[in-house]
Amino acid sequence: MSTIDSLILKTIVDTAHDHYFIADADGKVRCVSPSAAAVYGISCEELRASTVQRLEADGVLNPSISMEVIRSGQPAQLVQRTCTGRQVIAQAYPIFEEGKLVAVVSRSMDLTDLQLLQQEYALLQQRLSDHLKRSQVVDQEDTALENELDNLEVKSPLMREVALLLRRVAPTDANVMMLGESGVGKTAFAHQLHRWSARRDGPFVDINCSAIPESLFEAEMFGYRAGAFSGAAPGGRVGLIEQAASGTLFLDEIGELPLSMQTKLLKAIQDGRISRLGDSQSRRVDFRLVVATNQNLSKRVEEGSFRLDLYYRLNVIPVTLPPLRERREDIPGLVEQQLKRLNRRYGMEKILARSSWQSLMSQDWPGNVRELENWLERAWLSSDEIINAEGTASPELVMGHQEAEPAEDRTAPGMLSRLCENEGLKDAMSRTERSILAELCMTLFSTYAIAERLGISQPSVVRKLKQHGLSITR
Ligand SMILES: Nc1ncnc2c1ncn2[C@@H]1O[C@H](COP(=O)(O)OP(=O)(O)OP(=O)(O)O)[C@@H](O)[C@H]1O
Repeated sequence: MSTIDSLILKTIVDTAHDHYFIADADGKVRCVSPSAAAVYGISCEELRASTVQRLEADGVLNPSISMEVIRSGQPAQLVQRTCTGRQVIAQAYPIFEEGKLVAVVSRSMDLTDLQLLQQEYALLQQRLSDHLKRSQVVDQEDTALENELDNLEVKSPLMREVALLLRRVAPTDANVMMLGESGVGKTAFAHQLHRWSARRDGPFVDINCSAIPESLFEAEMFGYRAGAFSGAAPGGRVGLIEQAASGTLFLDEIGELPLSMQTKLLKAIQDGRISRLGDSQSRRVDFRLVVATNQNLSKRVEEGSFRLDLYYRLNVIPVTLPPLRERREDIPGLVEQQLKRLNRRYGMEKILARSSWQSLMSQDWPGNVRELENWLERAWLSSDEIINAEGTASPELVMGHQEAEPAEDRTAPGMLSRLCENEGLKDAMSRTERSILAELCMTLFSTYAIAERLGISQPSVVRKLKQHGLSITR
């Protein structure tokens, strides 16, 4: 290696936020970051004079990830507990020369502070919830909550807890991760968190990570300088992250964030700075990050498609919104609210048939609040003054009434003849789905409008359009 290469390498290792640890293929420590001493509890000189085998035997590296890579020849990732009581995530990569292992580069990040913060937070959450259960503060806070949430329904104890927690954490700038099935209200409550925070006068920038193609992601999120690439807007562009300055950046469907963007986002969170594409200067951006997902992100981490270190950064305050079927007490308020909205929008006073309530209350609503709202809109549009759940059922409601009707009665004549020759049910359904989507692509302006019309989530629409090779044409 030339002198200049060594100097570059030394500068990277000495100044990196993570701790670097480079060992030869036989385990001899070649180079360590100065910050590693505090984490591993022995001086850099002692580390450099040792081998990973010895350090593991002495309990300094517990276990040694470099040893793991030397043994397997494969990259590895693990959580280490160091003898100073700290916990670090370590990742290590083998370096080969002409097929022979020559060195192992490992990088570790100290998780201890983050974990302490999380533990402290979990404790505070627990204490708060115990306190609320016991004391009269419950009544006072609840009443205040009612006045503050004029368009969000939180009758059920489960949702009241969620709302109280969000109100508590709103003034802090901690990252919040909203979890829950599609349509439970993650976006609506992320917005409420923003309204409760000191950033309420700043922007709330809502980005659906699954809706931006990977090739455009960097330019959209980070912006670009004029002339950064062919086709770039002449004046350059301010990215979505910068647009969230002084406000809240809400990243929906965070599990869909491409790996390359995960690395960039992590850096932006750590440094509080971003660089526009084609710009050598970085700029400070002050935003509060709230993310949402309906996926099991820890599973994605295990599978290697989501960065563990980013997961820890984002998951500082996890808030889980329960599905509607676990908080049926919210259904009447949600129905009344939506009914009022529809009556106002269409200028007519329709009411719900009394007999419909039982049916509405007993459905499982797999699409949650969004599905309930869409069902009511369809029912409103297809009914006279009195809306009847029986007459205008959603697919789920039809299921609910199946036992009462013989199946043959509901089978439209000639349906079989609509199947193409040798076509199975799956293909027929896919063909029907495609025709419906193709028609909507010609009549509606956005994937959000299609999602709204079909009562499914917008990311599902994006996925389905991609799958059928369709795009919006209006
Ligand atoms: N508690 C609530 N009170 C009133 N409206 C609600 C409530 N929860 C959700 N909604 C409404 O339900 C619809 C779906 O909510 P939202 O988009 O926030 O769900 P989501 O969990 O973000 O869905 P997805 O995962 O598909 O992005 C929105 O119209 C929202 O305003």
